[in-house]
Amino acid sequence: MKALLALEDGRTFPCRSFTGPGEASGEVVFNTSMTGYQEVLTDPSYSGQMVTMTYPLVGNYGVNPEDVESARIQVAAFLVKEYQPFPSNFRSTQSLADYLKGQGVLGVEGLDTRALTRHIRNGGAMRAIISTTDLDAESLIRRANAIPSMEGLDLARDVTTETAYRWQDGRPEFLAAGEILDAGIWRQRETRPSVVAIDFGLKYNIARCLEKAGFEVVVVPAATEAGTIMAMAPDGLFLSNGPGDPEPVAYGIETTRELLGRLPIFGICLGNQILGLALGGRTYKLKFGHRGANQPVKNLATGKVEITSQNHGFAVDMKSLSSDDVEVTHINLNDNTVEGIRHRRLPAFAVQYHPEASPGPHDAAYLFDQFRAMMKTN
Ligand SMILES: NC(=O)CC[C@H](N)C(=O)O
Repeated sequence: MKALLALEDGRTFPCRSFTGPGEASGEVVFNTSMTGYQEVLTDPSYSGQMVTMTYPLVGNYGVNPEDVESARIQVAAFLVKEYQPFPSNFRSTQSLADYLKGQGVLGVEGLDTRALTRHIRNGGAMRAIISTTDLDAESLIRRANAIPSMEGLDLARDVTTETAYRWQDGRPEFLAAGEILDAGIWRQRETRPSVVAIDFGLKYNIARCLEKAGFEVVVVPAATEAGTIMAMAPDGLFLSNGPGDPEPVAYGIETTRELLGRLPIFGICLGNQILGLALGGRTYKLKFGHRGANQPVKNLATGKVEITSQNHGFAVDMKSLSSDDVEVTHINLNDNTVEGIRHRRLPAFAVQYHPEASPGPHDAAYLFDQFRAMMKTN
């Protein structure tokens, strides 16, 4: 079935739907991972975005019920060069087409993903619309220009959990209203340090990694206030990844500001940006962002280079932070942007990239142990 992608700057790309009729809109971004499409599809940080994979063949290993990063597909649409309709893998339980169709998400193939990626690299991430029903280029371009820009949008509010849950044995166990304040909320206090994770769009693998690193984890909605978190009396606070612009997440920034110095804090991606903002800094939008599983990052303390998984379109502006208080710990070797920060005196650090991988290399898994070590000395 014919489809047409139109970008806000007037460029169009013909393609074909492999999931039936549909229409979607959002910011179009590219991901350079060679595998891991199911993790990409279900990562809540992609909410509001249409994702294209630079790897040319997608779908060949199908999908399975385990490789999910949240309860549903989060991308607005999925754009590939060639869709492989006959998956072959011992873990596969479904084809990618059926998976997308089952959740009403448009997938297209036959798209010149190389040209699209080069276009975004030159012109920046863009608003776009894709349709099988409206194939009129002019109409689509006009409509693409009417989509709200990602800047200024608080999307964390849309993807955060409605109710708190305990992360145990690799799965969420939802709590009853008010249960987070029960005295017995921490069941393993004797053996495991307790962490409250604020869910701005948390990837499951972060919860899996925290559990594996020895923490007991309770995940709370994004708007949970500092007073509630202090009343839960955890040993530490985790700030999750999430979609959209960090600056409008004012409630999360305020909570973090209030808890700075009172609890050891670790943040990932949106969590890194929220920590930067809570420390008085600013964030800005990158031209086309970093998305993929092969981003080189230098750890400035050790001099070691990590190959990292990334998915972000915004970054912390170091010029906006006082170097007396905040230190850059990691930089991206492709463009020298900030990939990690820490407070010089208070127990708080964060990274812009994804140590939980999923998909991607595990070079940065040490950060979960670093969080644990920070709690011990605190
Ligand atoms: N993965 C994330 O947490 C992304 C953070 C933020 N939405 C950005 O695009 O920069």
